[in-house]
Amino acid sequence: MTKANRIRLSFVLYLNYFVHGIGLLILTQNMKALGGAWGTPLATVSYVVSGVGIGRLLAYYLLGSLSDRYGRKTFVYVGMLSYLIFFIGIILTKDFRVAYLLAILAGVANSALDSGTYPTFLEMDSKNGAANILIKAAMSIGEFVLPLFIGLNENLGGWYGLSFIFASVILLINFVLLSRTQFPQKAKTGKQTNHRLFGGNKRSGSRIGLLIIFSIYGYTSMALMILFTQWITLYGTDVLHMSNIEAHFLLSLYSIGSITGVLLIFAILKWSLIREVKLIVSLNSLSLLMLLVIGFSGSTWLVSIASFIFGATAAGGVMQVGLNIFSSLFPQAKGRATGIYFSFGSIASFTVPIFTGMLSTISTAAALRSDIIIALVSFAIWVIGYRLMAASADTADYQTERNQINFIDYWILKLLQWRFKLIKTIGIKKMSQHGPIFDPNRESQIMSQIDQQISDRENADYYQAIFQTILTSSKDCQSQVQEKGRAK
Ligand SMILES: O=C(O)C(=O)C[C@]1(C(=O)O)C=C[C@@H](O)C=C1
Repeated sequence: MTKANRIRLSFVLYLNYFVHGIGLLILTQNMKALGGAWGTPLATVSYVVSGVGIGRLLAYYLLGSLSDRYGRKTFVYVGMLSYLIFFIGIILTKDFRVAYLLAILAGVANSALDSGTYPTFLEMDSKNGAANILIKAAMSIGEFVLPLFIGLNENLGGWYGLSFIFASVILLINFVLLSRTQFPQKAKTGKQTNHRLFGGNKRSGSRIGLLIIFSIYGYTSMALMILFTQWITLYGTDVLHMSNIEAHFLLSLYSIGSITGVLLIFAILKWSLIREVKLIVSLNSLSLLMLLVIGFSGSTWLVSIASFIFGATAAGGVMQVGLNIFSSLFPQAKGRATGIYFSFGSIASFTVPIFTGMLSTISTAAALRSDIIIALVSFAIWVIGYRLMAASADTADYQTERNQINFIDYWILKLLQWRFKLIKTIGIKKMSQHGPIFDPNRESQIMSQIDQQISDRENADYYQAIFQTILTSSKDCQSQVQEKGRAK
C-alpha cells in the first residue's frame, strides 16, 4: 500500500468516526424536538434510544465474523449506508415505531463500522495499534462538535433536522472518497477462521483463558466509563455538595483527560515504548486508584484532579488497547474478535443503567462507588492476563528496548540538527567579523558544564568523548560553511 493511499484511507475511516460521534449523541441531544415530531412523551424517545443498544448487540458478533470472510470495505459501506438511512429516516418519520427500527439500524451501523474499521487499521499497520486509538479521538471530536452545532442552531431558531442533514452530507462526501480508496490486503480468509479462534499454535487452555478475560474486559472497560459519566455529576452535587456548574465541570475534566489520554497512548504505541500488556495493567491500576480517591477522599480538589486522570486512563483508548491485544492473539479472526469484544461492551451499555438505577435507590454514592468494583475486576483480570501472556511471551526478546532506543535516537538527531543550524549561523557571523572558529575558552566551559551534568559517573568518559566529537564536527561544519561563503 502506498503512503498516499494509507493517508487517504485513514482520513476516510476517521471521518466516519467523527460522524459516529455525532450519531452517538444525536437522539439524546434532540429528545424534545423528536418527542414533538412524533407526538410522544420524552420517556418514549428514551425508549427509542435504547434501540441503538439492541442493534449493536444483535449485529456485532455476526458482522465481525462476516467481515473476516467478505472483506473490510463492504462492512464500512454497510455501516455508512445504515447510518445514512438512520439520519434521513429519523427526520422523515412521524411514527416512533419506525424510529425505533431506525435506532436499531444505527446500532447495526455502529457494529458494521467497527467490524470493518478496527481490523483494517490493524492490517494496514500491523506493527502497532496506535491508529486504532485515534478512532477514539475522532469520536470525541464529533461528540464535542454536535452540542455546539445544535446550541448554535437553536439560538438562530433553525430547524432541528439540520444536525441530521449535516451528518448525512458528510457521509455522502465520504462515500465518494471511499469509493476511490483501496483497502490493505487481508492476512487470510476462509473457513479456517472458525476453529482458529479456539485453537492455533498456543496452548488452547491459555487461549480459552484469554478469551474469557477479553470477554470480561469488553464488558468492564465499557462499564467503567458509562457508569462514571452517568453518575459523576449527581455525585458531585448530592454527595460532595458542589455547585451545579462545578459538578458538571467534573465531566468536562474527564473529557479533557480522555483526549489527553488518547494523545499520550497514541504516542506510546506509535513508538512501541511499552508493551501493550504492561500499558493496560498500568492504566487499569491508575483508574482504580483514581476511583478510590473520587469515592472516598471527600476533597473536591482531589476529586477534580482524579476525574481528569480517570478520563485519561479509563477513557483514553484503553478499551482499544485491549482490543488490539485481543486481535493480535487471534490474527486470523480479527473481525470476529472485534465483534465479541464490542458485544460485551454493548451488554454493558444496557446493564449499567439498570443496576446503577437500582443502587441509586440506596444512595447516589452507592451507585458511583460501584464503579470501584468494576475497576477492581478489570484490574484483577489483567493481573491474570498478564501472567498468561507472559507465560507465552519470549522473555529473551529485547524488542521493547530497541523501540525505546529508536525513540531516543530520533530525538537526539532532532536536537543535533538544531545544534548544527546554530553552529552554521555562528560560523557565518564569525566570518563577517573575521574571528577565529576555534574558541578554547568556550569549549572548556562547555566541557566542564557537561561534566557537572553527568550523573552516571561510571560512563563519564563515554559522554565526554561524544561531546568532544560534537565540538570537532561543529568546527568542521563551520569551516565548510565559511569556505562556501568565500567561494560565492
Ligand atoms: O560558541 C561558539 O563560538 C561556536 O562556534 C560553537 C562551538 C560549539 O560547537 O559549541 C564551536 C566551536 C568553538 O570552538 C566553540 C563552540
